Amino acid sequence: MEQVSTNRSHGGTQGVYTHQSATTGTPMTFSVFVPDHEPGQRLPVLWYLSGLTCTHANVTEKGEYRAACARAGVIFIAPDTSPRGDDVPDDAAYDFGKGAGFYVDATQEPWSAQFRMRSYIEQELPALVAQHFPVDMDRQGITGHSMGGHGALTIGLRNPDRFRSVSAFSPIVSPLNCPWGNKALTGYLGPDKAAWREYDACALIEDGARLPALLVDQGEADNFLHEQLKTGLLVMACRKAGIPATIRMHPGYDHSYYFISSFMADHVAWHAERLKA
Ligand SMILES: N[C@@H](CCC(=O)N[C@@H](CS)C(=O)NCC(=O)O)C(=O)O
Repeated sequence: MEQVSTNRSHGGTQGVYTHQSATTGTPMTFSVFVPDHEPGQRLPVLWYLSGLTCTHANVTEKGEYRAACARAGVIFIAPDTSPRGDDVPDDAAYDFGKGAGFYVDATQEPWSAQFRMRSYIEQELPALVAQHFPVDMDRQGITGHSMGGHGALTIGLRNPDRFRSVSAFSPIVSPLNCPWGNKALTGYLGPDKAAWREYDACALIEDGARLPALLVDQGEADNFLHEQLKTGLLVMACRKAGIPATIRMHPGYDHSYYFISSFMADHVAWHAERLKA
C-alpha cells in the first residue's frame, strides 16, 4: 500500500492511499479519515460507497464528514466505484463500466476479470485496512449514496454479522426495477434475473434478509427519484418484513453533495451510536 497524501483536518488525519488489488488486477485508490486517538486504541469504522461517476474524491472533498467523525471517534473509509486503468474495459455511457461497478462480481465478458467490486469491498479492502489502520473490525457500519446506497444496503443485508449499522443516502433500492439497474446487471451478470436478486435490496429483504435498523435520507427534488431510485419500494419491503426503517423524505433537496453533506453528520452520529463498544 502506498500513501498518496495526508492532510491534518478537524483534529484527525485525512489520507489517500493506493494499492495493487489482487481482486480487480488493477491499482485501486481509497481514502481514510482517522480521528486522533489514544495510542493502541482501535476505532469503529464507517464505510462510504459512492455513486455513479465517482471516485473516492467526491465524498472526501464534498461530503463534510470529518467534523462529525472526529467528534464521534469514527474512522471513515471511501473506496473507488470501479477498477481503473487503460486496460480496463469501459462503456461510453456514464452509468456502465468505469465509475459504475455497481458493487457486483461480474460474470460476463469482458467485465468479469476486473469488475469484482463485491469481493473487493467485502474481502480484500477490509483485510488491507485491518493491517494498516487502527480499526476495530468488530464495529463496522456501512453507508453510501445512490449506486453506493445500493451497495451499502445489499452488502449490509448480505453480511449482518459484519455490519452493525446500515444507512444510505438516495439509494437505488431495486436494480431489478429501474433502468440503471437493468442496464448494469444485464451487462455484468447476464439476462437471468434470478442471479440479480443478491444485488437487489428489496429482493434480498423479500428473500428473508433482515437488518436491526435502517436510516435512509432522500431528497424530494432528486431528478432520479421516480425513475431510478424508487424509495417507495424500500418503504414497502421494510414494512412487510418488519424492519424498523427510518426513511426520511426531504422537500427541496436534490441528488447532489449539497444534499448528502446536509445529512452526513446525522448518519455519522447514528452509526456511532450503534458502534459504541
Ligand atoms: N449524468 C449525471 C449523473 C451522475 C450523478 O449524478 N452521479 C452522482 C452519483 S449517482 C454523483 O455523486 N456525482 C458526482 C458528484 O456530484 O460529485 C452526471 O454524470 O453528472
